[in-house]
Amino acid sequence: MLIGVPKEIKDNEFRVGLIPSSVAELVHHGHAVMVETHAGLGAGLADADYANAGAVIVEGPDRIFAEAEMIVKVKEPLAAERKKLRQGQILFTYLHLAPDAAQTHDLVASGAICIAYETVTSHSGALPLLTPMSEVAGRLAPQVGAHSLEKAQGGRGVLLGGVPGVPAAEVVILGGGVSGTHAATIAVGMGAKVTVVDRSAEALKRLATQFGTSISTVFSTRSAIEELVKRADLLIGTVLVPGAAAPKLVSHAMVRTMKPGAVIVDVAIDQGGCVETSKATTHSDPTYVVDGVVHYCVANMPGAVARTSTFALNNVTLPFAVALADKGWKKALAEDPHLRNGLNVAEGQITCRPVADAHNLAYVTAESLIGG
Ligand SMILES: NC(=O)C1=CN([C@@H]2O[C@H](COP(=O)(O)OP(=O)(O)OC[C@H]3O[C@@H](n4cnc5c(N)ncnc54)[C@H](O)[C@@H]3O)[C@@H](O)[C@H]2O)C=CC1
Ligand SMILES: CC(=O)C(=O)O
Ligand SMILES: [Mg+2]
Repeated sequence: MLIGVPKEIKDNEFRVGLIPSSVAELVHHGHAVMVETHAGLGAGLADADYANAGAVIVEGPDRIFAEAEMIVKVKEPLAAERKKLRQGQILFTYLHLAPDAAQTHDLVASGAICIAYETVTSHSGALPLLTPMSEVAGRLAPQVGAHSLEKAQGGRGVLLGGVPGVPAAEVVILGGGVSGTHAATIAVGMGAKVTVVDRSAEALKRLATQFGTSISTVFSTRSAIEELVKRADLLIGTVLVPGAAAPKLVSHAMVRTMKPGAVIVDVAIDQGGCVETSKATTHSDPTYVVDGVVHYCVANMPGAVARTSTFALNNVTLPFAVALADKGWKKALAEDPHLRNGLNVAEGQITCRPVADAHNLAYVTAESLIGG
């Protein structure tokens, strides 16, 4: 198979779909790989590293989209990239379609085979291709939150860990899954007073076992969230209903009750965000203020630590990329129900129910398209 790796074009996105060792693995399997000039430069990966791994380096994205049978990316295709997708071409990347009607319509119209990293599953029910980036974003959240709490950034001038004689900041984390757990690890390490909210009794039990008395765990109800939001210096949103738009757990009215200069880091923004006042921002302009509350809603947080993130992402995506290249999408998906769960759009049809429901569009099973 001919595989193409374009350079990411989203604002300050320095990750890249394949690292040179992944290219070498695909070449070893008999495939050809085209990589756009400077695609890996932001992650410290030079064109020469790719050439040594067996890739053909190509100027610009056009030839890659025109010729490759499978495009391997990191972020969802932007409008300019979507125009270049072709009928039957495989697109393997993050998509986050539920909150993104324009992208959903364009992918349906393209006729491409669109497999989303974030809905591929594992035997344990986890989301193995989302996990490493949720770990990264979770660990970044207290870091960017602490920075945003600084006075010069519009924050209330509170140090996360406090100092002897002055209390630590209150950090409230909505969602105690992968991202929430990693956010708690760093916030506790920085000395904050941490509360994690989840609706899953299992998640709360796991958090209590992991953190003991160094955090509080709270079952997710509207009234509990109302109380915690009022108290929070830093509110971190990490809830997820796989494939679906994030539930709006924090209303605009609740945001109005927050302390002036408090900070919201809505990690769940790539699924639309779990705070009513959240709207996606970029690394170049990451924050805005609503009712005195600083909002940080960057939808590609891991792009800030592109090298760590690119390697972590390739560790989990490579086996699936190899399976797709070796077998073709129909056979690879027929043989692996977990990869099949990644299929969101194919041949003009939506094959992910939460995405179809979010946009009031028709849903067909992946099985009906692959003949499984
Ligand atoms: N902004 C960014 O750059 C990035 C964003 N993300 C996003 O972060 C979000 C979280 O991802 P993960 O931690 O991997 O998900 P996860 O599935 O591990 O955890 C989500 C948690 O939310 C909980 N939850 C769902 N509904 C809830 C409710 N109503 N009340 C309380 N808890 C609720 C679930 O029980 C689960 O424990 C996703 O939207 C993901 O796409 C991930 C990486 C980067
Ligand atoms: C998961 C995601 O959206 C990201 O890593 O950018
Ligand atoms: Mg701003």
